[in-house]
Amino acid sequence: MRLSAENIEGRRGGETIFSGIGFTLGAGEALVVTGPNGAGKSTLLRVVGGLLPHAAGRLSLEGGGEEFPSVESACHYLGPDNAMKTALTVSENLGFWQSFFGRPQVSVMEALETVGLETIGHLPFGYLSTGQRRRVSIAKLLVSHRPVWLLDEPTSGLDKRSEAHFSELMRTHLEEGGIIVAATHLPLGLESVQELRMEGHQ
Ligand SMILES: Nc1ncnc2c1ncn2[C@@H]1O[C@H](COP(=O)(O)OP(=O)(O)OP(=O)(O)O)[C@@H](O)[C@H]1O
Repeated sequence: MRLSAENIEGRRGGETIFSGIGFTLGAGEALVVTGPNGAGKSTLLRVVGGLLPHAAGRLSLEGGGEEFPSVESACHYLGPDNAMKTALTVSENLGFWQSFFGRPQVSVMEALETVGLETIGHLPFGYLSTGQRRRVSIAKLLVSHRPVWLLDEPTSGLDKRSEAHFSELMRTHLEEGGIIVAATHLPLGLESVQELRMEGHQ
């Protein structure tokens, strides 16, 4: 599998935020996107995941087969806002996302066990602490199989132990042939990653 971006331009509110962005990632490879606030890191992730259009350039995925015919069909986006309903329980939220994404990988309970939250599946998501909310969002990555993980500040709010555990989950995803694109200000604990530095348009 190969994810390529060539000469991508991203716009917000009619303004060009970045242009000429390119990268190529094969199975098992990760890209860390860095840069100052407002440089366009989140925008780039959303463009790659098909959540925003790109104003110019080309995104492509080779080797996705019938299962993943397009870039966006292969992407699993973890945004900064968690995308969970606060009134639904943790398990209900994850169950929703599993049926939304399809291709179940592990059960909701197994995913919660993996992130160490198996005892709080019955609680409304809104009761959870910041770090617990983030861990539920990480569990969301595990309930359905999608090979490309797009991670926007994935470790924000995590304590050191959860951070180290998430590094392990990312390493496993890469070892299994997955691809990661992560926008972050914090080190992710991955050994060999490509780096894309975005400076933004001044
Ligand atoms: N809906 C919008 N309309 C207009 N401008 C927007 C919109 N959303 C974001 N922007 C602008 O686009 C630019 C890039 O934002 P983006 O969130 O991609 O940056 P970032 O690199 O992820 O920043 P941070 O490190 O603060 O998360 C910013 O200047 C922001 O104000």
